[in-house]
Amino acid sequence: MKPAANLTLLWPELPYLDRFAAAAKAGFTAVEVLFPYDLAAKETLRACVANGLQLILINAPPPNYTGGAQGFAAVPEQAARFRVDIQRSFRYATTLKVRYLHVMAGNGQGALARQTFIDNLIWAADIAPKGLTLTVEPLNPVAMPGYFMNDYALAADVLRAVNRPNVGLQYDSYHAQMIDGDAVAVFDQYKDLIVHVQLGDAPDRSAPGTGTVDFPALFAALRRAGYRGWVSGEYVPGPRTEDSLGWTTLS
Ligand SMILES: O=C(O)C(=O)[C@H](O)CO
Ligand SMILES: [Mg+2]
Repeated sequence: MKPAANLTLLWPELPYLDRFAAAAKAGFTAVEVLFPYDLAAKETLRACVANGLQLILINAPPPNYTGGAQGFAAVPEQAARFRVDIQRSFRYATTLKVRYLHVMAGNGQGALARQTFIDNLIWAADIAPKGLTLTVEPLNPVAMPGYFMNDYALAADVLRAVNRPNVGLQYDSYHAQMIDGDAVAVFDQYKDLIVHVQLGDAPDRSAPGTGTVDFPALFAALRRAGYRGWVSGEYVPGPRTEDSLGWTTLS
């Protein structure tokens, strides 16, 4: 297992570009940034290269969702916009040599939202740059009220319908615990679909070990499954991010 740091959440006290050096100093070789679109891609690339870091994941489509839309891949009225904006994400992903692109569904429910999400994912998967895997991540309804992709069974259903080798499941222990009450059981049930793992505790998305998720059992499940991918800390770290990194030694 390979630890990574989500720089949208970790080191919140530092300006964005300074977080890369902090992550490298803490021993990370890989990082995630949810929405890098406020800056030209080459600025983020420069920060990665200068600190010997690989950027493994970004979200799509732009713009930055802070205070705005939480994606729109499942929103029928936005289908045309999705097809334009996802290509901007692809350009960022290519420049930044990103491995995973989380395609955010946006708000909605029902059969039309499901079909729109599936159609958009198929369309995007078929034109995605080589080496890039698109991901679908269930986000819990307490954190994201009204968000379409809010359940692992729904994610499995969508992935079955999409049926593309470059589209997979993004598992997040915080969301899994909030959605199903047992993050370890969720991992075990959906492990064959999971291509990327993020860690946070529940119910407050705090650092691993400060809430209700059984992390020793989760790491045992990851090992049992032979999971070889990245395990990324995506949580609200508390006063000092460096004090929240004990989980990296579990992996
Ligand atoms: O909220 C999360 O857990 C995520 O990973 C998403 O990418 C939200 O941006
Ligand atoms: Mg997540």
